[in-house]
Amino acid sequence: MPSVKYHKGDMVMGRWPGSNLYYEVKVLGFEAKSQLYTVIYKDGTELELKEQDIKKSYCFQPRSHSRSRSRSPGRRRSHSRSPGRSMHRSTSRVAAAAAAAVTETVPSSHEDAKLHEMVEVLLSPLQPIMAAESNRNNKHENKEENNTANKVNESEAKMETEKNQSRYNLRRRKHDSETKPHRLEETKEVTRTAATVSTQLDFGGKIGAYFWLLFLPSWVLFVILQVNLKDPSLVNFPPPFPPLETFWDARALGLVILWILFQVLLYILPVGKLSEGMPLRSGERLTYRTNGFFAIAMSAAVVAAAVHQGIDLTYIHSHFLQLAVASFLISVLLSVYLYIRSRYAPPDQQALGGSSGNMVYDFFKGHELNPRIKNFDLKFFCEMRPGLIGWCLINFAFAMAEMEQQGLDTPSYSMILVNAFQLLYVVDGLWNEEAILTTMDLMHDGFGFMLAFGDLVWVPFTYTLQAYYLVSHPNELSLAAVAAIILLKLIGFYIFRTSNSEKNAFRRNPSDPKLSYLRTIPTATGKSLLVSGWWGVVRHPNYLGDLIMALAWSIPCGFSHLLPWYYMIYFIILLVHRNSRDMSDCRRKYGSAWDEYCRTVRYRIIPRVY
Ligand SMILES: NC(=O)C1=CN([C@@H]2O[C@H](COP(=O)(O)OP(=O)(O)OC[C@H]3O[C@@H](n4cnc5c(N)ncnc54)[C@H](OP(=O)(O)O)[C@@H]3O)[C@@H](O)[C@H]2O)C=CC1
Ligand SMILES: CC(C)CCC[C@@H](C)[C@H]1CC=C2C3=C(CC[C@@]21C)[C@@]1(C)CC[C@H](O)C(C)(C)[C@@H]1CC3
Repeated sequence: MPSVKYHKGDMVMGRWPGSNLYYEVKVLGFEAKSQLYTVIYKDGTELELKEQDIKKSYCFQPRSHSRSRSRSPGRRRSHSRSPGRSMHRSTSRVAAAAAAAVTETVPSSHEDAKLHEMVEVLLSPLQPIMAAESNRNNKHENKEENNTANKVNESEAKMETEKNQSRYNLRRRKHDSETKPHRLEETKEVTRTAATVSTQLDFGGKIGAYFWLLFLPSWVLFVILQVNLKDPSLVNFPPPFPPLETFWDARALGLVILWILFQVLLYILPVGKLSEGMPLRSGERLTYRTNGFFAIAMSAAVVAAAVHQGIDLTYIHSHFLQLAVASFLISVLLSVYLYIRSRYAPPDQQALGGSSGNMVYDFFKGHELNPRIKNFDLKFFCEMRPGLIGWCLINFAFAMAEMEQQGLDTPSYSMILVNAFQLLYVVDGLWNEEAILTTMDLMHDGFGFMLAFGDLVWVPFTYTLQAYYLVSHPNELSLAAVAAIILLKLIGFYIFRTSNSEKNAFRRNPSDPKLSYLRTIPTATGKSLLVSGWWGVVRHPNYLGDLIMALAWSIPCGFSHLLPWYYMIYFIILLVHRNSRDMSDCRRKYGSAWDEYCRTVRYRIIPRVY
C-alpha cells in the first residue's frame, strides 16, 4: 500500500466525528476502496475515518497548555446533564470512548489554521433518549414513545448528522446490533469547517450523466411529437420530425421569460410568511418566503383577466413545442450559471452528491446546495413556482383547446378530472409549501441541470401530457366511472397529505404534543425515526399516496394508448429510484437504527407487495 500514510498498529490522533477534538487511536487497517482508515479508541469503539481526520501525535500538545478555559474530561463530566450517567455507561460506549479520558489534545500553533477554530464538544450519553428507552413498549422492536422525553434537539442533531455524513462513516464496526443512541452536543457555535464531501455517484455515475443529459431533452421532444399524432405510441420510433424552423419562436421565448419574471415578482413581494429551512452543515438555517399560495392565486387572477381581455390561451397548445424549446434554453443557461457559481461555493454548501470533481457529473447533478442571489433562493423558487404553476396554466389552456377542437361548450369530464386533480396537487403543494423544506431535493440535492431542467421543462411539458392527449383524443366517462376515479384520487390524496404532514411536523418539532401518540426509534445522530402512524405502515407512505393519485390522473384518458400512462410509468421508476437513493442515504446517516427501522417496517412503498 504505497500511498497509505498510516499503518496497522500506528498510534495516532483521530478527530472525533462532528467536532475538532482529537483522541488517541490505534490504526487497525485501511480500505483502499473507500479510502477510510479503521481506528479503535481506547474503550474499544471502532470508527472509520478519512486520512485528513487523522494526525500524527507529535502535531499536538497537551490541552492544558493551549487554553485557559478547562475542557478536561473531568470538567466535562461535571457539566454532564445526565445525573444517572454512570448507570448508562454500558449503553453509550461510543460517547464513553471520548469521555473516558482518552488523551484530549488540541493542535499546536503551527497546525492547520482551520483547527484553531476549536469547537468544544460534550460527549455524553443522551439522557432524554435513555429516559425514553425505559418507556419502550416493546423492547424487542426497540420502539419508544414519542413523548417529550425522547425528543432530542433536532437542529443540533441535524448539524451533527450533516457533518458526520460529509466526513465520516460513523458506523460502529463492533457489536453493531448493540449500538445505542448517543449525542454529540455542541456548547459553542459551530464554526465553518472545510467539509470533505463524500462523492457517492448516482444516476449511473459519470457515464450516466452524459446519457441523461442527452436522453432527457430528447425524451421530452419525443413525447411532445408523439402526442399530436392520431395514433400516438411510446414505441413509435422515430416520430415524424418537423422542419427545424418550427422549433424556434421568439415570441414563445419572450412569453416564457415574461412568465418567469412575473413569478419572480410574486415571490419577492413581502407577502406571506417567512419559514425556516432545516439546519445546514454550518448550523445556519436559511429563511424562505413561503407565499406559494398567494403566487398561484395572483397568477390565476391575472390569467383570468387576460382571458377576459380576449387573449387566446390556445396559443399554448399550438406552440407547445416552441415553448418547450424556449424553456429548455433557459434551463440550460441557468444550469451553466449554477455550475459556474458552484465552483466558488463555500464547502458547507457543497451537495453530498454532485461534488465528484467531474465536470459533467457535477453539472448534471448540481454542486451547490442552496444557490442564492441575496435572499432569492434559486432552487426553491424554480421547484415551486414557474414550472409548477405553469403546469396548471398549460392544463387550463388545453381545456380551452379541447373545447375549441372538439366543438364543446364545456370541457369533457375526463379533461375536468385531469385539470381538477392536478390543480389540487399543485395548490396543495403550494399551500403546504413549508413542507418542501424537509424533502430530499431541498435538504440534500444540489441545484444543477437535473433539477433546473426538471423544474422548468420536465414538469410543465411532460406532466401536462394527459391534458394534451385529451385535446385530440376524447375519452367518454360514465358518471359512475367519474365517481370511482374521484374516490381513488381522494384516497391517494389523503395518504399523501397526511403522511407528508406527519413527517414534516415531526421533523420540525419532535416534541409536538399532537404527535405524542407516535412511536419512534432513536438514532445515533440524536434524530429519531417515526415507526408508527403512516411511517410505520411502509417506509415511504407519501410515495404510495402519490402513486395512487397518479393512477387517478391516467385512468380518465382511457386505455387505448400508452402515452397518457407515461406519467404513471415514469413515476414508478422515479419513486423506486428515489426510494433506493433515500434508503442508502438513511443507512449511511442512521446506521444500525435504520436497519432496525427497516426490520420493523418491512415494506418500502406498497404494503405486502414492495
Ligand atoms: N410529483 C413528482 O414529480 C414528485 C413528487 N414527489 C413527492 O414529494 C414528496 C417528498 O418526497 P421526497 O423528498 O422524495 O422524500 P420524503 O419527503 O419522503 O423525504 C425522505 C426523508 O424523510 C426522512 N425520513 C425517512 N423515513 C423517516 C421516518 N420513518 N421518520 C422520520 N423521518 C423519516 C429522511 O430524512 P431525515 O431523516 O434526514 O429528515 C428521508 O431522507 C413525496 O410526497 C413525493 O411523493 C417526489 C418526487 C417527484
Ligand atoms: C428530470 C428528472 C428525470 C427528474 C426531475 C425530478 C423533478 C421533476 C421532481 C423532483 C422532485 C419534485 C417534486 C415536485 C415536482 C417534481 C420534482 C421537481 C413537487 C414540487 C410537486 C408538488 C408536490 O406537492 C410536492 C410534494 C411539493 C413535490 C415535491 C417534489
